[in-house]
Amino acid sequence: MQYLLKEDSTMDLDKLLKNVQKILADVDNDAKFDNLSNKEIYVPSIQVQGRNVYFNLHHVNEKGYTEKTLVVYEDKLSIGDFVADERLDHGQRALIVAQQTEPNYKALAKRFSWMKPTSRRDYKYSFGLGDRLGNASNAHLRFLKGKHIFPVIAQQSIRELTLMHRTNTDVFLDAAWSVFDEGFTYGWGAEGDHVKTEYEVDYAVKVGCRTIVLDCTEVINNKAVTLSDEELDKQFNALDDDQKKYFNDTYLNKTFTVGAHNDAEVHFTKHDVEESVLTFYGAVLFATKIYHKFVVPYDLDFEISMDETPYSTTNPNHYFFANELHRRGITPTTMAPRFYGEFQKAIDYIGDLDKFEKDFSLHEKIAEHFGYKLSVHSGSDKLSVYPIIGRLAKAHGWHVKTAGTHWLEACRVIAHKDPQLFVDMYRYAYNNLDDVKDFYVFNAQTDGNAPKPETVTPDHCQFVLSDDDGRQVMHTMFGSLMNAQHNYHYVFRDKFWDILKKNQKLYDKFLNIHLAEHIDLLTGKYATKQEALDALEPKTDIAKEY
Ligand SMILES: O=C(O)[C@@H](O)[C@H](O)[C@H](O)C(=O)CO
Repeated sequence: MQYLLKEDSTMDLDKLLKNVQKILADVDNDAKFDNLSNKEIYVPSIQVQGRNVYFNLHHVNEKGYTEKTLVVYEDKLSIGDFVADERLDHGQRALIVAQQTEPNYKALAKRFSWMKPTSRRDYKYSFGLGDRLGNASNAHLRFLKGKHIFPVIAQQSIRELTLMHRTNTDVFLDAAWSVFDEGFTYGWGAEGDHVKTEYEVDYAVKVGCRTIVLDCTEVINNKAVTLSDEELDKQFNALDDDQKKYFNDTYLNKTFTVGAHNDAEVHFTKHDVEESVLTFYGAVLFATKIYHKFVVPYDLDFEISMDETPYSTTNPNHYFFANELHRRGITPTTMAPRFYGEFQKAIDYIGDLDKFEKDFSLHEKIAEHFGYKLSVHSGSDKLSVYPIIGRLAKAHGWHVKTAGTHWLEACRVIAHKDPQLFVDMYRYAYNNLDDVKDFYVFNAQTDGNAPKPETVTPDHCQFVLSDDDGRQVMHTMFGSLMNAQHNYHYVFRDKFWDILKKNQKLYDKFLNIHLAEHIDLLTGKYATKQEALDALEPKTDIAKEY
C-alpha cells in the first residue's frame, strides 16, 4: 500500500514531528507530556523506546465520533513493519500515520510484549470484562489501572460471537488497541470463552487467545442426575469390571481432606461415586484430550466450565473431576462449577445466601487443595454474593466473569440520549424473545413479568434497566437488536452506534460506576450491596452533564 507523502498529507506532519521532538525532550525531564501543541495526541498512549516514539491521535470528526490513528517515529530500517497512510522522512528516521489494523497491531506487539495477551496464572485476582460492542475496554482499563486486578478484556463466548456476528479477531483487536491506547502495561487477558469443540478451541488459539474456557456442558451426562439410585446403580454396574473396581477403590465411602489448611472434608457415598462417574467421566476424558492437544503445545491457561449444566455441581462431583485430572497430571488454571442457587443473566443472585456460602466455601477449598482458582461465570450484577466470594477467596484469589452488563450500560446511554430508539429496541426485544430461547435460560422468558412495551415510553423508559425482567430481555437480545434488518437496512444498529459514538464519555462514566459496584464489593471496600449502591449510584441524572 502506498502512503501519502508530506506534500499530499491530510495533516501537518511537520507540526506532528515537532510534537514528537517535544516528547523526546520531555522524557529527559518529567515525562508528563502536558504541554504538547497537538491536543489530539492521547497522552496515555505515548510510548518512548530509545529515540523511537509511538502514540495514538484522538480526532473528533464532524459527526462527533472520536477517530483513533497510530503515529510512529522510528528508524527507516524498521518502520517498514507498519502499514502507513502518511509518511514524513526525517534524516535516518521517519514519521508515519497509520490505521489501527491487525498488521499494525502485530508490528507494535513486536516492540511491546505487554501488547500481547498474557497468562492470568500469575495474578491473584482476575476479572472478566466481556465487551460485546468492542468500545468498553478503555473505560475498564482506566478504572483498573493500579488496582492489581488482571483484566480479561477479550472475552466473548462462541454464543456471543454468533449472536452479535463478530469474530474472535474483532474482539481480540478491539481489546488490544485499547491496551495500547491506555498504555496498560500490567497485562491483559484474551480468552476463547465457552468453547465446546476442537474447532472452536483451535479458532481461539489461532487468533492469539491465551486462555480457553472449555465448556463441558455437552459432554457431561446431565441425565445421570435424574436417575433413581436403582437405575444409577444399574448403569454404573454396566461399566467394565476394572473401571468399577478403580472407582470404588478410589472413592467409595472415602473422605478427603481439602482446603489450604486441611480444614474441610468431602465424603463420597455410593450415590456420589456413581453419579460423579456417570455424569463427569466422559468430560474428564474430553478435557484431557484438549489439554494435550492444545493447552500444553500452546502454553494456554485452561479453564473448565460446567456452570451451564442444568443442575448444581455437588462438592463430590467437583472433587471427582479435579482428582481425575490431577491423576493425569493436569491442574487447570480455573474451574467453574455450577454453584448452589442461580446465576442468571443481568440480575442479582437468586438463592439462599447462607446455603450459597456453605456450598461456595467447600468448592473454594477443593480448588485450594488442587491448586487452581474458582471461576465465577455470569458474575454480572451478582452484587449480593460478592462480599461472600471476596471474603472466602481473598487468600487464594478469585476470578469473576462479566460481560452482558456492560452492554446494558450502552443501552442506558441510548435510554438517556435517544429514548424513542430505546423504546423501539425494547419493544422489538420483548416481541422477539424467542430468538434466544436456545441460547439462554432466564426468568423473563417464562414468568411474564417483563414490562409490557405499551408501558415503556420515551418519557418513561429508563426504569426498564432497573427491572430484573426488563434487564434480561435487553441483555439477552443484544444480537437480535444489533442485527435486525428491514429492506437491507439495519433497524437499530446504525442509529445505536451513532448515539453511542457521540456519547462515549457518558458510556465510559456509566461503565466505571457499574464496574466500581462490582470491584469495590469483591475487594471489601463496601461490606454490602446496599452500601455500595448508596455510595456509587448517581443521585442526579448525570447524563445531563454529558
Ligand atoms: O453471554 C455469554 O455468552 C457470556 O457472557 C458468558 O456467559 C460468559 O462466560 C460469562 O459468564 C460472562 O458473565
